[in-house]
Amino acid sequence: MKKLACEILDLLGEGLGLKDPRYFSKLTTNADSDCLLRINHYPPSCNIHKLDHDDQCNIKSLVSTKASNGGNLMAGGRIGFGEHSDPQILSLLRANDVEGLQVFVPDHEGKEMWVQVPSDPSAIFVNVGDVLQALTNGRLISIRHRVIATACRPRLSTIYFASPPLHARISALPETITASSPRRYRSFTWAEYKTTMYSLRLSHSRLELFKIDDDDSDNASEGKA
Ligand SMILES: O=C(O)CCC(=O)C(=O)O
Ligand SMILES: [Fe+2]
Repeated sequence: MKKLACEILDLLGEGLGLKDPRYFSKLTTNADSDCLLRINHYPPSCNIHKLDHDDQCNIKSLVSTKASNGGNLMAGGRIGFGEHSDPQILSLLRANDVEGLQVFVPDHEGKEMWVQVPSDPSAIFVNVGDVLQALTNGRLISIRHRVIATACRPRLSTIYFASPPLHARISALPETITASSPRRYRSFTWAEYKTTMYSLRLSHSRLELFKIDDDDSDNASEGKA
């Protein structure tokens, strides 16, 4: 998983035209890096299957399209993992053949909706983390996702989180800052970000707290922040 994360990060670094295309992967291979492997188990949630066919269809369409009420929509399924963005650099997820993962994306009309990620035990789901969003000045976006358990079988997932060392300073790379896209976030250490994160609810858009006000962005783009 680590090797794959590095390969993906190096390709992203190359694609973004970084002077050092290995900048991201070096953060994760540093001896002090804070990488993490998480295993999630979601017990079966069969309530939906006790309903008749029409109700099941109604509920399934509700779960996959309705993004309101702060992500607490139960609709026969159980919130297995609340709405959040991953805080690290990159996440690589593998799961069994039980669905449940949903991502929050704009649809073709610009409205946002929850989209079900099809289950595929042979696939790896790659997610950009908040730190990569900050390092790329928002060029890469860390999307919100959640798990709603509606299946009669347990869902199992394993996620490798490629992370920087605690002391690493996270600051947008100069190649990602332009006159039309000035520095968006003040710099922070990964330790500082983790402390902030643990003081907030899982669903909090924590990176917003590090956003530079429009008034400050002129100074920031000149490196004074
Ligand atoms: O188990 C899943 O499918 C997603 C879990 C997740 O988003 C996480 O552990 O950060
Ligand atoms: Fe996640």
